[in-house]
Amino acid sequence: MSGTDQTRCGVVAVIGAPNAGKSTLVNQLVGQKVAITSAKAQTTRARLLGIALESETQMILVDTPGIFAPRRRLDRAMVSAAWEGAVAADAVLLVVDPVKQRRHELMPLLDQLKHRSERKILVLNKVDVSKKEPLLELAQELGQAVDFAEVFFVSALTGDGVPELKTALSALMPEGPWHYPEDQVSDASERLLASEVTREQVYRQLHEELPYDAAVRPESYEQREDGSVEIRQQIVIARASQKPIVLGKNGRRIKEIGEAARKELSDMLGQKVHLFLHVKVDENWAESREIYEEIGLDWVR
Ligand SMILES: Nc1nc2c(ncn2[C@@H]2O[C@H](COP(=O)(O)OP(=O)(O)OP(=O)(O)O)[C@@H](O)[C@H]2O)c(=O)[nH]1
Repeated sequence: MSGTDQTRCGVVAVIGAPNAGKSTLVNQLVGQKVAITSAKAQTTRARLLGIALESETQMILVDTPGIFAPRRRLDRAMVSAAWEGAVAADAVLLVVDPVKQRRHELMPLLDQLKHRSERKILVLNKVDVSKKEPLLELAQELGQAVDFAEVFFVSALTGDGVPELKTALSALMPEGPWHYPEDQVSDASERLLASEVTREQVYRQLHEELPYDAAVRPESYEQREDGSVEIRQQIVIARASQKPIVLGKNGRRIKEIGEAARKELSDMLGQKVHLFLHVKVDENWAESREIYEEIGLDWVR
């Protein structure tokens, strides 16, 4: 099925402070891993779409980067991408971590939400690790600031409460034909997804030593005749002094990063993966338009 008169289709913008659990929630709604999750804040650099289906309804989920005070060009691009996602939405989901609320980042979002015309839904996430009473108080407080159409208490991690949220969301979508074929869960190219997987490993394995100045660029992505795929990527760092960190002793670190990413990619793609990683030093990468476009961001001034 791909769109008749009874179908519905709409865009859902997912916003929230960094680490609120947006990517995890998108994955739950879609039912498989499409966006990258990480324990470290602000890692969702590229804007990935997840597509969730609920009977006759297709929901295009815009998984936005964490929003924070923009200083550098890269940060401004992320903020712009985040809000761009919310421009044409049929619903906006505000995801809040009730324990680590990050109020300095949450409050500006609430202020902006007040002036938006979309239906707004408040999602208090991580109920598996929060107490009930403060949750209700928080829902009430946030509800006084913004006119939320509904409030949901969920755990994106365990999936608790997510089916109810999904049903409510689908009812908010306008009637119309589906934008994507039924079997398509993400329109992010596999190349880009593959780079995201590696980038997640870079952060996961080096988060203590390496600041945010690293990107993973897709170099090539080729299907081999034997049914496997050959992927080449560049890990771009800003300073030569970071190179030994990424490589590790005798190249051990980059080998581990590559091995973990390769395994995950192989699971995701359902085929054997040959992954080749190179480290490149580019002091100005955060100012490079080419790299921006490759990692799925718009160039902003
Ligand atoms: N206990 C618990 N942890 C969760 C839940 N949802 C997400 N997390 C964890 O919270 C952390 C952040 O989750 P993400 O989904 O990456 O958060 P995000 O909002 O996309 O983060 P940014 O990319 O920084 O904007 C990860 O370690 C998740 O495993 C939940 O319902 N319960």
